[in-house]
Amino acid sequence: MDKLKGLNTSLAVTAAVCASTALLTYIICNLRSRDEEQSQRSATAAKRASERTVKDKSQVQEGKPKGTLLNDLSLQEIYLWEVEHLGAHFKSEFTGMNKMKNQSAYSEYTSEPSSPVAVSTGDGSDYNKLISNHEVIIADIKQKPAAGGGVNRTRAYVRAGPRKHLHFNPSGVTAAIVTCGGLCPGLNNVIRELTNTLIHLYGAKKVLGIRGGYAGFYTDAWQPIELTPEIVNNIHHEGGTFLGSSRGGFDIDKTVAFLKKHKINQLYVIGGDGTHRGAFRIHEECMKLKMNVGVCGIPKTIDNDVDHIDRSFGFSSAVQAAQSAIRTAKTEASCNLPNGIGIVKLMGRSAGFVAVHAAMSSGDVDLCLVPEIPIVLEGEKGCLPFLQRRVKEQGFAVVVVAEGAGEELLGESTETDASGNKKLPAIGEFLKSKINEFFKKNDPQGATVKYVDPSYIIRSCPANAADSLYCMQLAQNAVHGLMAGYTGFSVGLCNNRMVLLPIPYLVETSPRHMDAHGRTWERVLSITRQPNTAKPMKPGEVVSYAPMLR
Ligand SMILES: Nc1ncnc2c1ncn2[C@@H]1O[C@H](COP(=O)(O)OP(=O)(O)O)[C@@H](O)[C@H]1O
Ligand SMILES: O=P(O)(O)OC[C@H]1O[C@](O)(COP(=O)(O)O)[C@@H](O)[C@@H]1O
Repeated sequence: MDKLKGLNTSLAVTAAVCASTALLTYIICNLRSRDEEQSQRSATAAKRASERTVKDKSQVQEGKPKGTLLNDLSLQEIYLWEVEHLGAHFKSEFTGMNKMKNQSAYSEYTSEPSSPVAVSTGDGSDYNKLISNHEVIIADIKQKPAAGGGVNRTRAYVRAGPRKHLHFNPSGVTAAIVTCGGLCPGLNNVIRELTNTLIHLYGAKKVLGIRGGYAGFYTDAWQPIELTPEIVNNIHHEGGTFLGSSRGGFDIDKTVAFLKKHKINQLYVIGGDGTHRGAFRIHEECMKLKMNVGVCGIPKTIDNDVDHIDRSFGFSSAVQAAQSAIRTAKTEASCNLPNGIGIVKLMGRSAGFVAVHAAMSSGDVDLCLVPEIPIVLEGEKGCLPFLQRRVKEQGFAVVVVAEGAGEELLGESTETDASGNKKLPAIGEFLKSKINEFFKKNDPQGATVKYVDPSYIIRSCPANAADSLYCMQLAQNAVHGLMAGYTGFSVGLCNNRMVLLPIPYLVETSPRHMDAHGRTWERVLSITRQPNTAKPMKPGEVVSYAPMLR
């Protein structure tokens, strides 16, 4: 019996040893095959990489870029948004070379072929890069193969920057600068950089600042100010406009008479779409009267609703300034019991870009309401029951509402301001009372609603670093454009490059709106998780994207 037991034990031991050996063998084999597979994969990857390097090298040698040629994608038609040039009507006043006056130590704007300090362009200029009149920036950088054998088309913009040849003799230039419409962070940066570029870089004769917007051309009490680099030296640290601005007021005859009287040959107009419409009328009138005057617009509005450009200056500062208002609302909402709700009203007459960008960047907003998306108060998609749910979850809620939202509830106003812009009903107060009513009806504790209206605080702040940089680029390129003889144009950033845009095209689709079916709104929904109350797309409607965030 004992023997049998011993045999059983040794059999069990042998079986266990066999099993572990088999397992070990299996593991080793598996590891080996995994190693082999891995080294095979590495070899294939290395082979592919080396083939790619060889291919890239040979393409580069042939003067082509690296990468794979897409045979199914090509850009067949490019349509240039041409900018008018004074050279088509008037003889150029200057035969010399465009030099940076503040760098040309030995010869300033003479017709000598080269300056002793010129280094980089090799053609007598002090600029590292002069932009040729044929350089363009492609507008539609997003491309896919055209369906059904069609062609891919895009528009293109004239690239901004210093030109080799100037239309105006800089020392004969008397320029005027005017700021129109609502305030916007960065106005002073633009005024300052226009003045400095005109005087330091080009050596212009005189720069006049027109006070109080378009009305300053004919209001005796607001005499123009002569701008010098000393006078404008510190203005960029302040919000608002050194020159003053106004709504309403535009008189073409008196404006042109002013230009004639002061022998102004370059006019810089800083303003939104309304201001640009006025600027183009001045340009047309000057052409009609055969006046050799260049007119340039510089797009301004915190609303960011000027079409085609990546963004308008002041928008980024406004979005940044809105953050502290949103944080204030969150603190008030979270600390005031019961059921704290903070509402922040932000500017945005017909476009909700400030509100959506402030909401997205803050990350603290539970409900964002903008003019482009109808407000639904109650029911399945209602914002009031949604707020109640959010308050139940986290104890409080933060709402951001653009001033132009809710027209469908409050009715369209028939009143207008001096510029003809619609006056807006009080959406902030309306929301506050609707929230209070709803909570009183549906929650025994009611709600504690705090309303924050930081509108003018946001609009009157100084420009942040990003906007200051942008204003500098806009002003310099505006001067380069007018000095070269372009006219009736506006400057802006398109696909992160500075371009010149013909004003009629720019204003044709301005003010622009956020696409209710685009990705910006989709991002807001993903962050707030609020119900989507956008009207459904009509059959055949195509989604377009808000240029700011694609
Ligand atoms: N179509 C137009 N033609 C000429 N001037 C205009 C036009 N629209 C607006 N303006 C003038 O432009 C200035 C600014 O207009 P406004 O609408 O207040 O601001 P924004 O230019 O920012 O849209 C005002 O002096 C206004 O009278
Ligand atoms: O009270 P004001 O000065 O008329 O300005 C209010 C409006 O100004 C804006 O900031 C836009 O101004 P602009 O169109 O002049 O750029 C809107 O958002 C707002 O409705």
